[in-house]
Amino acid sequence: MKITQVNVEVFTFPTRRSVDAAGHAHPGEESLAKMAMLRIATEDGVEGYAFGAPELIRPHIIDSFVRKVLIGQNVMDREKIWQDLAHWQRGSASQLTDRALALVEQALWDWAGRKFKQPVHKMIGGYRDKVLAYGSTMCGDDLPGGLSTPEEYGRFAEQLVARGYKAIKLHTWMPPISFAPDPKMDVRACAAVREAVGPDIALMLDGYHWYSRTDALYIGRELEKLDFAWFEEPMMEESAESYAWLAANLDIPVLGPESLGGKYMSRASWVGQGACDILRAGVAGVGGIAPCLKVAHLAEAYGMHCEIHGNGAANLAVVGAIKNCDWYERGLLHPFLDYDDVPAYLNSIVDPMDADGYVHLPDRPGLGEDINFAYIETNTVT
Ligand SMILES: O=C(O)[C@H](O)[C@@H](O)[C@@H](O)C(=O)NO
Ligand SMILES: [Mg+2]
Repeated sequence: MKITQVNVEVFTFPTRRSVDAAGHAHPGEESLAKMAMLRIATEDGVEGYAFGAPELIRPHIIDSFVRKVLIGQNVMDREKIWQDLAHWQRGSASQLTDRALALVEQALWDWAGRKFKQPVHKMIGGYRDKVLAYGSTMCGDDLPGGLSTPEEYGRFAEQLVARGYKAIKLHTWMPPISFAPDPKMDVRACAAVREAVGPDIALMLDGYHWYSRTDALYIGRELEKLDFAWFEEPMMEESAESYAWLAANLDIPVLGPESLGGKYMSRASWVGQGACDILRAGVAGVGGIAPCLKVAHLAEAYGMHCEIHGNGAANLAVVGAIKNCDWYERGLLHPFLDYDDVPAYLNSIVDPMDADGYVHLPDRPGLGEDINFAYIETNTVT
């Protein structure tokens, strides 16, 4: 079955999520954001879709790389298409990103699910039909009543437990917040949350990503006293040696890498160097669903868990398809925002959570997004 069309529709939708100078999400005034829907069609008229930032799949990327590789190819040859695109990355002067590869590959999987009327998570593995979520907070802020003090983290944690969450991951304060980074403030927020939720809720910290080894060691040892489940990305992930040193000096599991490039190869290096106790990969960060599965299967071969980075249909599909992860990252969450609000371009969210803290894998064909095509058509800008 040959691919005949690759198109991108950019549309606007209202949001109250804003992004700070460092790229971290926070609540903000309502604004119009842009989203791109990648649409891959075959000669029989079946289509697959993926959503992402417009700049990732801007015309230059689609015209210079994606269409040249995909048009005329067998839509079922996902691995060959992915390998061809990945080999074009080096010559793209860093323009063809892993995130762009991930969007193309997700749309190919969505096509397959829609064509064969199967949810992708069943096509790529089929391990579970529900998974416990952890509430992943937004980074700390300076918004009164938001996440501006350790006590406010504690109060929000109480709300999350009442909502049904059985685990909470804190993202603490980072620049441009005036007092950040501050290891002692990070620890105070973690202590306030542990105090608020009691001993039976799993807690994790994902704080400032540029701490020194000694700052990270201090925080890690404090997290051990608070019985935290894992310590995530406290230092630059380019230094596997620093993580190997930290993991060797701490009892709390060190988890990563999240933001490091290198797809499944860098993750293999981290395992080989003992740089982490729990591996990490997200569909966007490693170039797609299949690359993410490769990381999860690598981890499994070493008796390790692989906790999947990020929310959304593709990451949820991977979580549904593998045994060696405990959680689905549901977020990012903030007291001023309701995560369950449905974005205008969808009819429902892909990851509703029940009162017991479980997200149920979607049984819709494809990735499972419940797309409001009429809204997208009406609000398409390019
Ligand atoms: O902006 C970021 O760094 C990411 O969105 C991050 O906050 C979040 O996705 C994460 O680190 N999860 O583990
Ligand atoms: Mg993280």
